[in-house]
Amino acid sequence: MDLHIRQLSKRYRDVAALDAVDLDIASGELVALLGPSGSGKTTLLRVIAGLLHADSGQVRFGDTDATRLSLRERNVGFVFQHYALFKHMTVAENIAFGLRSRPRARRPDKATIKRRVEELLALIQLAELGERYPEQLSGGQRQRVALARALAIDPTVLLLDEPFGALDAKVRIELRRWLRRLHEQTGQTTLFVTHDQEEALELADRVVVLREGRIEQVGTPDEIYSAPASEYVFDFIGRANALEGRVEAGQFAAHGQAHAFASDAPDGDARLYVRPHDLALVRTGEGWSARVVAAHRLADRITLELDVVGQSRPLEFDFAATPDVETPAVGQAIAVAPLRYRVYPL
Ligand SMILES: Nc1ncnc2c1ncn2[C@@H]1O[C@H](COP(=O)(O)OP(=O)(O)OP(=O)(O)O)[C@@H](O)[C@H]1O
Repeated sequence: MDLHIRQLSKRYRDVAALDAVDLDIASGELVALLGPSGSGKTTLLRVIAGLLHADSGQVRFGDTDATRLSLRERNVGFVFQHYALFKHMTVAENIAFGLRSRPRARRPDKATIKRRVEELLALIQLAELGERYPEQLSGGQRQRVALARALAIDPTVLLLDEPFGALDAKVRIELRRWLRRLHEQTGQTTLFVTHDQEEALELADRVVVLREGRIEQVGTPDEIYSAPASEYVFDFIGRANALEGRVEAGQFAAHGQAHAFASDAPDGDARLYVRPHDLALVRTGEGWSARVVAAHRLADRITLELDVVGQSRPLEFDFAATPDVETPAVGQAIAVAPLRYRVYPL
């Protein structure tokens, strides 16, 4: 079902956890809410779930105003990082829980529930494990069961709050790919909270970047990554270097550097943002003069830390270590130029 959020605000004493948030999610979309700790992700998810009431604003599911509906009436499915399964119930009983605990008039009969549980066990690829207890499962398997339990009730929307946050890095990556495939099978409208930009970019159809209770940018992963709307988003999405300088007549010149680069930012003080892998070695005079202060070679990448003339912060430069490339020596003077970059006025 489609989801519409209008002017949602929520304050905790002096903190605006949500500040007039507007967001529309189409039916079947998988949307990631991305932001640092304290940006309001969990608050937004809880307000949508009906676990928390906003001070003002509206939540709509399709044409239904859900703002005053209870959690149960909203019929949402959710999975939290530590949303423990019921320990004393088997996997199958856990999945059946939401259906079994419905009021009699809306409760499916036993055979229907059994069929639904079997379908869901197959969907989460744990068909053989229905009779196990949660403690007999790995962390990743438990979160898959939690997801099946959330899906059992055919929720209006599926709300996931860092569902893989407590798992180790390798399992997390496996599970997010699995979740993407599962989403393609179920077509369930899903809102996914994460503070991990890689997870958001890999998994989501669209990414919502939050900052201090406000939406900083909404876009496809590609738009967010290649056309960040602000310094904040650039900095938050992937590694970033910032160079201080000035724009004059369509040219950005970093402080202390002779060579300038084209920019459509207005004249005045500005910052140029460039990712470490979007830099290239160039001939002296065709880029920024710099000195190598540290060099590391890891697998097939070389990472240099550069001291750039006129800049207070070191620049990180990362490139492929092909056999014909020698790792530059510490102390060596080099010149680098940005291949892809963005300039933001100060
Ligand atoms: N019960 C509460 N009482 C007071 N302040 C709260 C409460 N819950 C959240 N906040 C504040 O509201 C803001 C948003 O919190 P929220 O938990 O939504 O952020 P988040 O982006 O989900 O962070 P995290 O990634 O750490 O979970 C924060 O400044 C937080 O300190």
